[in-house]
Amino acid sequence: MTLISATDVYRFYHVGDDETRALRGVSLSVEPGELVVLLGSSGSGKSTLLACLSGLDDPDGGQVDIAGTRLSRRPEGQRARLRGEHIGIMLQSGNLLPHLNVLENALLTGKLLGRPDAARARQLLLDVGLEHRLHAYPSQLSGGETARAGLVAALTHNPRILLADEPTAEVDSETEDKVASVIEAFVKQPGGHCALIATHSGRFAGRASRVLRLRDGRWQDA
Ligand SMILES: Nc1ncnc2c1ncn2[C@@H]1O[C@H](COP(=O)(O)OP(=O)(O)OP(=O)(O)O)[C@@H](O)[C@H]1O
Repeated sequence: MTLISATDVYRFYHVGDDETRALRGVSLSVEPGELVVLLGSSGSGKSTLLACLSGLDDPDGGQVDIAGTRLSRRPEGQRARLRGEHIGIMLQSGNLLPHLNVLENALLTGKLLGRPDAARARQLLLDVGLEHRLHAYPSQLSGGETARAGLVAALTHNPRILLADEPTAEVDSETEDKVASVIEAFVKQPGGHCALIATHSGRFAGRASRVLRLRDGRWQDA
């Protein structure tokens, strides 16, 4: 089953008299086992696309389907339920609750879904190089640590779909390779999983099954 399907997605922002056409007819589909990397210069629409695919935002036109169910044009509560069921999302900020430590943040979504998995949380934190930061609070983390803790928080409940916005923005190449390996292992496990990762990193793109490039809200080669 196609896990992510977007058909002709449009998203316009209006501020005063100004209109920004952030997405202008974007279609894509992502299949189980794929690690798809989304490249594009700053402002090309990557974060807007991830927001529309996760249901955090609703497109102005077009349709988004997740694991065979339409996500777009539904009330926010229904979108949140579908997101909880199928998607792990890591945004550029705001992934961690400030009063919970790294391990507690990693376990939170699983707890809310009634299936916390402390062993998996610890293993993922070890795999991304955060084993020494389990009990640190978000305010005590560096930028790169915050991003990796946010990524683990998106992955611990083992969703079918991972959407992540620059998970390796502030890390060295050795750590970036660890993060890419965790995401590769996630998509390859049985049961049908996929990942769509926005990044500026050519090194990360080298690990992808497929690379897509956005420019001014459209696919670059469209
Ligand atoms: N809430 C908003 N209100 C108005 N304009 C917005 C809003 N969010 C994004 N935009 C604009 O939409 C366009 C696409 O932004 P987006 O954040 O999706 O780009 P991006 O490719 O993720 O950039 P970056 O790599 O810097 O994160 C930009 O021109 C941006 O200024």
